[in-house]
Amino acid sequence: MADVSVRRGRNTLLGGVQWSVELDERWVVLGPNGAGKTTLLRLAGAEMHPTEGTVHLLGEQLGRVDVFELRPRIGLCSAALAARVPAQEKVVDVVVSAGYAVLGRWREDYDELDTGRALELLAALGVDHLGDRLFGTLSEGERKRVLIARALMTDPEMLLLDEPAAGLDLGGREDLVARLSELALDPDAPAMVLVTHHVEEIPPGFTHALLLREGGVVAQGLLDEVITAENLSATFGQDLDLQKAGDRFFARRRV
Ligand SMILES: Nc1ncnc2c1ncn2[C@@H]1O[C@H](COP(=O)(O)OP(=O)(O)OP(=O)(O)O)[C@@H](O)[C@H]1O
Repeated sequence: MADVSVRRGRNTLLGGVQWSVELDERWVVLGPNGAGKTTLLRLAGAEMHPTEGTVHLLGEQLGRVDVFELRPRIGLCSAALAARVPAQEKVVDVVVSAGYAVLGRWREDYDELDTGRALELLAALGVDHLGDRLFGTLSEGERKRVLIARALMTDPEMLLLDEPAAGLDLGGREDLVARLSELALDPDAPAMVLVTHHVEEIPPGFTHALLLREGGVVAQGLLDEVITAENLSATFGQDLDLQKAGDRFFARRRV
């Protein structure tokens, strides 16, 4: 992204963003509510265009490429997408149908190869036993994992995860963080961008961070250089204390 701004009326959702993600990098985007994280991810997912500046995705420039050709190369997992999955959809079909860029199993013929791959991905995320269940009957944590499997189904070159741990209990969060860590450490995995509000949710193996506040970048670069008490305090507008235990981060208000 070069000099990227997104404006709606008088609101600047993002301003003057310079950012690049290489294919072997795993980025976490951190910031408070309303900072512009989802807007940034929607640009990265070819779901919207910038008001100013240019966005290049996987070698193509937004505005000069057919986004319908670009989107299958990008795996996206977000609450907005989760809300569009029909509750009556069978879990394995939620994953398989990603290959056809459709939601809901209509009349497409999926071959056995696709079903096999979907089950493999569900297994990698620990939810293959749910393949025959209806999506609407799953818990929040199970849904998140199914949607990550779905996002991986097309073998994307870039994986975008918008708050994948939101709404999960402690065990569910820890389990998801461990699975995302495995994915992050896999050299064959796609480039990854994960949006979160919490440093505790940064999976080991993530390499870079971008901190956003009120549509502007506070800091970006190598994870350990960016995730500091000083940068977090500036991002969240509070005096925060940061601790690192092993390869995990923990933050709280300084007392
Ligand atoms: N169409 C719009 N018109 C005006 N303002 C908008 C529009 N869409 C989003 N915004 C505002 O832009 C800001 C950034 O929104 P965005 O969803 O990107 O934030 P976020 O960092 O993902 O927030 P959260 O953590 O709460 O999900 C918010 O203040 C939001 O209210």
